[in-house]
Amino acid sequence: MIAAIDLHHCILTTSSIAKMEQFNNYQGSWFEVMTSNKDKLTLAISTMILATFFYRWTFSRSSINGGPCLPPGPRSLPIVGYLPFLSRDLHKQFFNMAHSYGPIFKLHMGSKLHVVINTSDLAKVVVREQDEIFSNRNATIAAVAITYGGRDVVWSDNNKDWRNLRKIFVHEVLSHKNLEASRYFRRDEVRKTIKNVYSKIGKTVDISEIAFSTEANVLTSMVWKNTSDEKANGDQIAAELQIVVANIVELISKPNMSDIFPSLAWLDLQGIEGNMKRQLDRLDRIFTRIIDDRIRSNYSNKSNDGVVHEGKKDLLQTFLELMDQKYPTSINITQIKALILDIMVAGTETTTTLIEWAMAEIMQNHDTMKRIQEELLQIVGPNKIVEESHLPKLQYLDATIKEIFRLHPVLPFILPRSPSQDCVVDGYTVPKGSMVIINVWAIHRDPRYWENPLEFNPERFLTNKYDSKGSNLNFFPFGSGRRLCPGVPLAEKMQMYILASLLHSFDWSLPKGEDHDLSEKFGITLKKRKPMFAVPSQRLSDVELYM
Ligand code: HEM
Repeated sequence: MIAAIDLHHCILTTSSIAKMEQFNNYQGSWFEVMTSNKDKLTLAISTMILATFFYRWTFSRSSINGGPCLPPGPRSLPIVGYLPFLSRDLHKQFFNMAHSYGPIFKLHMGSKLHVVINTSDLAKVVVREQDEIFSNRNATIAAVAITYGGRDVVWSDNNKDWRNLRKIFVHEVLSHKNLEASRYFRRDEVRKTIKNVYSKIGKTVDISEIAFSTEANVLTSMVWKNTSDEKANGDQIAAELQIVVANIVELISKPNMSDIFPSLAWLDLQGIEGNMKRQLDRLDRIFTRIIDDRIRSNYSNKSNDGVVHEGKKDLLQTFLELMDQKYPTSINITQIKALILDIMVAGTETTTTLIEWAMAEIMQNHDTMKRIQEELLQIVGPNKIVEESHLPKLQYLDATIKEIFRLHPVLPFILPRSPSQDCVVDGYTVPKGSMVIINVWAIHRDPRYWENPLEFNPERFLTNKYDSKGSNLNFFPFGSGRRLCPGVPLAEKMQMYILASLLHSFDWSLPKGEDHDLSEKFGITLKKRKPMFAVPSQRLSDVELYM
């Protein structure tokens, strides 16, 4: 306790007392941790002070090895750095700080140096011109714990294994051929969703729950549709998987003292790493069971399993066949599990978040809702439900989704990048191993790139053709460069398919007494602060279309 008071005193006696008013959840969480783990704390403090002084000495010099100086940035406190002054909404705070410190600035969170990039021009330097150097991730401790030690695609650094897994992701998991072959899974699941919503006509529906289960069911079908115990246990497995995925997303979004003060990581003060390892145990049990079951049934009946129709394999079957190839194009069981994990986590949370924002914006903007529904009537017609073949013709809906991504990028800082060597951006040194944050939320609202940036206006995407692959760095909700999201083709299909179906088959209103609300909750994904609830009513006259 004494140590905790000392630490508090040290903070209060600085000239920054006034700024303490800005203390918030983020600060609250670290101070709570410090004061609620007294036993471990005394030991921790001495380790932390030594490590911090060493680290800060390294990075506080105006330049490294005589190169250009570090970017400008706010003054920070000993040990905790700028941590006490961080607000709950980091994306907005960094946007405002760019006005004081410029398009690139630095700050310390604990002992970790962070460099924040705020303009399209500098994002281009990082994700294009120096893409190779900036393609490490600097994974958090929670991310490493859940991904079998960073052996997946999302969190691995740029190395031979990552390049191989990424190739498999792009050419096998989400290849054009594979996506075409799996269109029936998507159709079945979206139809189930329509039926499910129809059963709730006039009642309040949780949009996030609907989007999550639709997406999760599509992904599980794509991965192991043909598991022999699928019928008996498939639903149970999918339900457990959904709980574990939700736990993982929650844990990965929590600020972790162990990341901020790596010298304390062994104490796992908040228990995040331990909890993540427990989630991994649960997941691993599910994956092991599915994989063993498939290997067994492949062995006993070679021609049957893994093949849905002739020539159509599920992903698990494809992965198992890749195991027989030679290194480096082969994969092992752990990598197969890590790939399945990536598909489930990266695919569900992101699409769910986007659909929630989309329903909130569209319901608030009546003209947009009207135009989308008119387009659907024209392209799909009043006597049919939406099919994937309609999607490329829904241009106004496509423009609306892009506008929603612009105002509410699902990953407001994309995912962190970290340089593999010291390098120079905009005349400043960005040291090897520092955490580079690209504030795509700020770039998407910058008046230099967008007219009336705060206005919701899908028309801007009808006249300006931006793609989702980050070709133009004024708009890159899926990242850009060699770490661009490889899920783009599936994400584009699913978000459009789910939204088009919800808006064509139903009219929507807010539950009685509810107001429109667009407030944000910052995290690794930028979610709606209040969950999106809405009440569906029947829109198509033929009841058969809902069965
Ligand atoms: C709304 C939907 C989605 C959004 C907004 C989104 C966004 C992103 C972003 C911003 C990144 C980091 C890119 C970078 O660092 O430049 C990323 C990476 C990734 N995404 Fe997505 N994503 C979505 C859906 C999906 C889906 C459906 C999948 C797969 C089923 C997926 C799989 C991945 C993977 C594996 C990576 C890591 C790529 C790498 O590091 O090499 N994502 N995503």
